[in-house]
Amino acid sequence: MQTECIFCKIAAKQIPVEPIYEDEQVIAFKDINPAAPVHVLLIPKKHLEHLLAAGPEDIGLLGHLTATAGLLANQLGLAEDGFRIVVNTKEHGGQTVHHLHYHILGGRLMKWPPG
Ligand SMILES: CCNS(=O)(=O)OC[C@H]1O[C@@H](n2cnc3c(N)ncnc32)[C@H](O)[C@@H]1O
Repeated sequence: MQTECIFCKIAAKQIPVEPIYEDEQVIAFKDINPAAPVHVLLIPKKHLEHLLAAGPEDIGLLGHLTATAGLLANQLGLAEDGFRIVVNTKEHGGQTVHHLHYHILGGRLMKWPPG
């Protein structure tokens, strides 16, 4: 755990969030500043600064994150119309919270290319 990491604090229940899903490895919660009618964040409880910080030992975790994101999108009612999964990485990727997280966005038509 990184003591100054806001998402580590959420995973450690030091900051309250509306839990959407939780298991031993990951936790999902509503984004505080939603960019779509449905905007949920899915994070590993393990602190990984971003996707590139994941090592060979994290392949199972990354697979679990991806599979769980799909299951959550389905549970959130996004399967029929579709949804977007976003992993912003470092400055050019617009990452502002430096703890790996998957954005699950839906409930409206997503534009392309993203901004
Ligand atoms: C610009 C994208 N930057 S980001 O890809 O790094 O996404 C960070 C996301 O975390 C969200 N966020 C920050 N703090 C909290 C919090 N305490 N609870 C829930 N969501 C949070 C922001 O609204 C943002 O969408």
